[in-house]
Amino acid sequence: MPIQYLTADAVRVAEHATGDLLANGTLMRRASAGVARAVIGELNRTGGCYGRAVGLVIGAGNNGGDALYAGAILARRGVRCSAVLLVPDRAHAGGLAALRAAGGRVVDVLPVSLDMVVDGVLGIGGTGPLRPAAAEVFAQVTAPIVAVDLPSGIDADTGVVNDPSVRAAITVTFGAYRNLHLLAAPRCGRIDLVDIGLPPTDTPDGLFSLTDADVAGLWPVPGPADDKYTQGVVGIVAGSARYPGAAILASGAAVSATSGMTRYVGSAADQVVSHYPEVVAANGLADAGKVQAWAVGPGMGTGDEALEILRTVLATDLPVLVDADGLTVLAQNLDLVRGRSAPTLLTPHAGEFARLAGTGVGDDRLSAVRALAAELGATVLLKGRITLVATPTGRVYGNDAGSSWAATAGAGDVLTGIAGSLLAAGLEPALAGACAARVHALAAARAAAGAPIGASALLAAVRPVIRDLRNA
Ligand SMILES: NC(=O)C1=CN([C@@H]2O[C@H](COP(=O)(O)OP(=O)(O)OC[C@H]3O[C@@H](n4cnc5c(N)ncnc54)[C@H](OP(=O)(O)O)[C@@H]3O)[C@@H](O)[C@H]2O)[C@@H](O)CC1
Ligand SMILES: [K+]
Repeated sequence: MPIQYLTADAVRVAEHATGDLLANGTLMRRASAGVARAVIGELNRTGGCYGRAVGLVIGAGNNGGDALYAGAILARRGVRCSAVLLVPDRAHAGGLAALRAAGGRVVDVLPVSLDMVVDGVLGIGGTGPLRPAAAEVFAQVTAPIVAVDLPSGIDADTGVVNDPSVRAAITVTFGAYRNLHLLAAPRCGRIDLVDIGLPPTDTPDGLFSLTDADVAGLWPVPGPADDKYTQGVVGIVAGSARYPGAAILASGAAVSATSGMTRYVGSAADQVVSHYPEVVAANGLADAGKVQAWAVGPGMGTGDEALEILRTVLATDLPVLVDADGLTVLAQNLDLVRGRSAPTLLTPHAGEFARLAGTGVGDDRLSAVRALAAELGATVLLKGRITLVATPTGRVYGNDAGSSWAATAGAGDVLTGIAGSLLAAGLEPALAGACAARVHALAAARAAAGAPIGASALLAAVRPVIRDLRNA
């Protein structure tokens, strides 16, 4: 099942649906127990709890309440807890009383030597960067930080990392992940999801990520009745005789990602076939033969010929993926895609996105990609460390690559080949994009294993990654 990420409003709705559990403080007690568990786990891993020193940074709302109750649990374990109250008259009264009763103390300045710090400044009620008082406290912190709900200063809904904001080693969240846990994953560290008894939320047009098991289950493999045609034939239009690399990488990726057949159309036909003899190549669309999806664009040029090819494939009722040069051409001819009813997947990086949208992506990548998908009536995959794939109705799949090894020339061509072959196999564009992004990211990390790679190495790791996912 895909993992769902909620907006702050959706979290509040779910909290309110628990009725008494919210009103009588049960939710907060469960939340704070989860925070304490994370801190205790770390302290035990590094020598035990008794006599260790933990700082609590407390804001004006319930996020601070969670941290104060967690501090009370820690203090009862023999942890020396010191709390800085950023807004003393608005600190959570019950939490503060509990901390004091357990032996925790309130201080003006955190002790210099601390084993851990709990960030209870802002949760889903926060907006904007840390205010100066909080920023001053965190500027002195060198110990690992456990963030309550989210690292303060990061926007819960958009994941925008304001400056200044907290960088957490561990983030403990409650009942459901929030958007930022995916969108700003690198700032959250390890994320612990604590069950506090929230009801499930169903927002089809929300933010999701696929699990590895989802990807494995969706990946097309030949069944007993399949032949080379029935699994979906993908047609790759890419590269040129002068610049054959994109053609070779995209075609090779399509060959690696699914069984069945890959066709290639373009002037690099000879080079593609010399690398991948199994590819059926033609020089022009007219001779291409039948396909179930087209993947068009990498290295194809941006001239009249490219426009004509794009016009022809987008006029079919087949699924079409457009990437790279294809997107540059498309940006001048958006009507080619606006009127399409067949599945369409556009895979821009930030620069190509700006050409399509007429304006830069900006900090709020989630809203930007949703808006472009809605405007064009096409699925849009925005590349990046966190790849976002938005449908026209606003459902978004995000994939955190976990590393940036895929930021290498030609890697996009490999993604095109993988996603194109999944489209041909019948996956809807958003799932084709999301599954391709996951395998692409895993292949980059596997190929790199700590050292730089080129796109050929990434491509070579695609099959082993698919095999591992399917065998897991
Ligand atoms: N409801 C429940 O029982 C449960 C809630 N839970 C927990 O509560 C958290 C949500 O609590 P919350 O709604 O009280 O808001 P919270 O995030 O603590 O912010 C507090 C105040 O800070 C202020 N502020 C805003 N921006 C600011 C900034 N940049 N710098 C400084 N201050 C800023 C702003 O007030 P302002 O100063 O603007 O008037 C705002 O009202 C949630 O994330 C989870 O941890 C869980 O325990 C589960 C049960
Ligand atoms: K926090």
